[in-house]
Amino acid sequence: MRNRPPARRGTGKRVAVLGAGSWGTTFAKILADGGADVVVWARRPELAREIQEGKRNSDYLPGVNLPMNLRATSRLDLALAGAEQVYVSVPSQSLRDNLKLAAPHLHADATIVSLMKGVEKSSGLRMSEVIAQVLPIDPAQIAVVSGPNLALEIAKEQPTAAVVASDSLETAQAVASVARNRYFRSFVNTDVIGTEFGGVLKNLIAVAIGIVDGVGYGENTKASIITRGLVEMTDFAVAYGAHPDTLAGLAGLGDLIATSQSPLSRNNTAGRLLGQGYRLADVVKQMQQTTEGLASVGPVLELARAKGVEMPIVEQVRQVLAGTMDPKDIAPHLTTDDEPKGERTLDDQAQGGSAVRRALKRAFDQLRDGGRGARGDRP
Ligand SMILES: NC(=O)C1=CN([C@@H]2O[C@H](COP(=O)(O)OP(=O)(O)OC[C@H]3O[C@@H](n4cnc5c(N)ncnc54)[C@H](O)[C@@H]3O)[C@@H](O)[C@H]2O)C=CC1
Ligand SMILES: O=C(CO)COP(=O)(O)O
Repeated sequence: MRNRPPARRGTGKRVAVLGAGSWGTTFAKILADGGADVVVWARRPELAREIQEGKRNSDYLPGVNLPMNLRATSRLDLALAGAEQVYVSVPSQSLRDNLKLAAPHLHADATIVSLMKGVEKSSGLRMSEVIAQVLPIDPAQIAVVSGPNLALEIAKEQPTAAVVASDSLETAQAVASVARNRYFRSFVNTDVIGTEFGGVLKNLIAVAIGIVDGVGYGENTKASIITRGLVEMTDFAVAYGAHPDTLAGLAGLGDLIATSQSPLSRNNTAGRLLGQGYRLADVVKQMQQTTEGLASVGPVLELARAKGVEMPIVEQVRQVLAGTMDPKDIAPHLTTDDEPKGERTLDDQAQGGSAVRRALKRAFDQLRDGGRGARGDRP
């Protein structure tokens, strides 16, 4: 008699995915291939029909066959009926309205998982904060997923990894055990702020990389922007309570590398068009899919100002978007710097650097106090 293979932990769990764009559909495939019982909600009935009947999403994932066990509907009530975990992947600016529509159909104990990488323009809130504001649920029922996750590569089953973060390690583990399969590996941590901001901030640096690429600058410029961009991302996120290790992990550096170097990235592509001389309005018209970085620049700079964090690269992206800086003038440092500065944050600290010093002090304080319970990328 043959032994049956051990049952996999995520097998059979009823989950829903809201949003059938490139990431929502790809994540639904990840979950279905991991053994979950998945229903994806598409706003447009014709898209729901194509996924349900043809097992295709030809606009967003051309050439990809979706799993036979993946179901789709344009009815929110049907998608959410009995769902224990609800993964949300709509454009960030539409999250609040979509949550209000979903609220009456959500199970009270359901875990809500944000797959999005933007901030709400009107409030500056992260997606998990919008979820906490709109839905009457315990913070332990909220999780976020982020990492180097270009949808089309994953839809073709090229291996990658991501981080699942929640205030509750148990929730993060429950989500990670469902959101995994042979080509997708989920790590867990409790640093929701760092994990979420990593995804938001790398988009802005990827726009900067696209801009210099479009101008025709080479690898030195791009490497300088990636490296200094990571410092900006870390300073910003730590100022808001993130653990610095998170920004050095998959949700920070990992995603920054993937997004900055891939032509599949919409943020990188939008930047490249700007660098080639297209105006923002024309770029927005050309981008068929969600380009979160363009909407995040304003709110991120406001949040940075509120904490006294310097973000010279993001500020230059704002100026290029506004048409007040020629893309070829973008540089991996502030052109207005009078004094040479230390490169490393520790040097800055020794020299009395302000925002960076405060960011580091906060990080050290967190570490000394045992952290915020944040853990590095760990399976
Ligand atoms: N595409 C990717 O590789 C990845 C995307 N993400 C994030 O996932 C989120 C969604 O992005 P994508 O799926 O790539 O975008 P997308 O542009 O491919 O799809 C967005 C979907 O939302 C629908 N939609 C548009 N407005 C809507 C509204 N008001 N209400 C409901 N649905 C609406 C669109 O019809 C489309 O089906 C973004 O925050 C993005 O940063 C995260 C990781 C990877
Ligand atoms: O978040 C992503 C990869 O991790 C997708 O990046 P874009 O939104 O720039 O396509």
